[in-house]
Amino acid sequence: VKCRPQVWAQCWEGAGACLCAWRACLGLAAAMPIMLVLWVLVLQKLKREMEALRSSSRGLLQSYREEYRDCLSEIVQAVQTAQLHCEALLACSAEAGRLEQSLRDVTERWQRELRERRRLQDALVELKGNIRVHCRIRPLLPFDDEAQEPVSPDSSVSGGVVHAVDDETVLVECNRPGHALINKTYTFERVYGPAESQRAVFEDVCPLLTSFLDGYNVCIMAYGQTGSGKSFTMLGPHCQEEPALPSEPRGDTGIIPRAAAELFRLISEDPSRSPEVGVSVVEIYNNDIFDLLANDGCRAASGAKRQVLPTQQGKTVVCGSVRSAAQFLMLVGRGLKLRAKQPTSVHAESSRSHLVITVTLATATSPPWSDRSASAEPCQPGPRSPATGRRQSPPVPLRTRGHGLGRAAQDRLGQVRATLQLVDLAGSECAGVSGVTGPALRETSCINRSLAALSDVLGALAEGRGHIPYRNSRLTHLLQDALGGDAKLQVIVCVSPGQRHVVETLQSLGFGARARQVERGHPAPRKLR
Ligand SMILES: Nc1ncnc2c1ncn2[C@@H]1O[C@H](COP(=O)(O)OP(=O)(O)OP(=O)(O)O)[C@@H](O)[C@H]1O
Repeated sequence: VKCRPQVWAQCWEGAGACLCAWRACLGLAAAMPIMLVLWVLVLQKLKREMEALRSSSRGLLQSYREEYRDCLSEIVQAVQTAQLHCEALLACSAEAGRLEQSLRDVTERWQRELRERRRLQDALVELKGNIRVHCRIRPLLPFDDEAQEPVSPDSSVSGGVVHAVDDETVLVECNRPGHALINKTYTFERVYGPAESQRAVFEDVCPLLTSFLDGYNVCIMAYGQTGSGKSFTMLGPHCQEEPALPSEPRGDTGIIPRAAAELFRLISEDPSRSPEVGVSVVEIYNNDIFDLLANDGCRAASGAKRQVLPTQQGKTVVCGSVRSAAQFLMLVGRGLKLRAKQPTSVHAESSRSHLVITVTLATATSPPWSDRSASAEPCQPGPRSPATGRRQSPPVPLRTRGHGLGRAAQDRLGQVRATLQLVDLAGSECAGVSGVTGPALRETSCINRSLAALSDVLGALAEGRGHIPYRNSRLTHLLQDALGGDAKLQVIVCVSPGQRHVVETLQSLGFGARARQVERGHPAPRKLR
């Protein structure tokens, strides 16, 4: 009873709360259908979306299946093509094998032919004799005085007193007032008239290069009086410049540039040999030997040449290693710039020294004719050139053989060396006629003495004397192996057709005739030919 008002208040609150709950229940009951409707609507929407998704995934699946089928058919096609290609490849490789075999057969046949050609060429050279003398008559030129009406170089008639009667005969016919009548003929292996081209001259010399590559030592020299065309024959016109390769427009290049081109062409034909080619250029001036390639960097610029003096190893000269005809000619051109020249009564650009270009061929592998198998030990590199920074070939002794053998000698390294000497002799001249004095007279008398020594050596060889005076001059000493050994020696006697040179012409032709009389032993037969 005491707490009655509070109880009533609490009951009242409870009743309020129940009312509120009742009201909420009523609200909920009223909202339930709406919620149900909404729930149904949501469910329907979800169902529709799921349907749409299902149908789209079915489409996607379908398209993936189609793509997969396409890919599969493409793969099958690719595999089939690859199979076809494989078959074609197999057919190709079989064809390549057949071609390779036939290439091997052809190469073998070609090498056999090459060996046979070399054998025939050597036989031909040997048949022609180890010393061959050709004679070349140059055309009359303005400086001959007699050429009032200059004779065309294309004319077969020399217009002077020297005539090529045929391919082998020269006729000298001269009737000068107050002199005995001259009517002499000389026979040589080949006579070139004034119209004959440089090419014709080279073609007869060319087989010697094959012999050289086969390992024979070869010497080609031009002999004749001043102005008779020796330098023209050996080097070509403008012979003081670097000689041009024959492929260049000028067709009148001489033997040396043509030989350089031919030599490297022949070397490239047989890459299995790959010999090392060295070039040295020396001149004999006033009976002293000068190395025209000596190059110590500072002196080369001023164009100094070095006298070749005896050293502990003997006389040595610089031997430049070359890999192409162009490099070869560059070295020759460098040497030519230093060669002694002096105007003479005959022409303005007279060479006053004997030029000797020596080409050395060294091969590490034994060529077919070699008796001993050579070792493959490489050549020791030479010193570095201060001018070019490149390695030079080691200096080589001036006389590269010294055995009197016609074929190359094997050195201590097992290398086989053959040498080709290309010699442009200084012109013989009659001092009285040319009216020279002073140093020029000394030059002339040195030239004449060395040429006389050359003639003496040939005379002694022709007569088969026991003592051959090689040491009478530097020239004969240097050329000893070419003259007395069994190197293949080719002498080209150059003559001027002019009447005023008839005495020297007769002397040159006499020299050629004497050279022809020299008989030397044939090279020993080769073992492995
Ligand atoms: N066959 C030729 N055809 C045309 N010109 C030539 C012929 N031979 C020589 N000559 C010319 O004659 C001149 C003298 O020739 P070259 O210099 O070759 O004579 P050389 O015998 O070498 O004389 P040297 O001994 O004095 O040096 C040169 O101008 C050269 O071009």
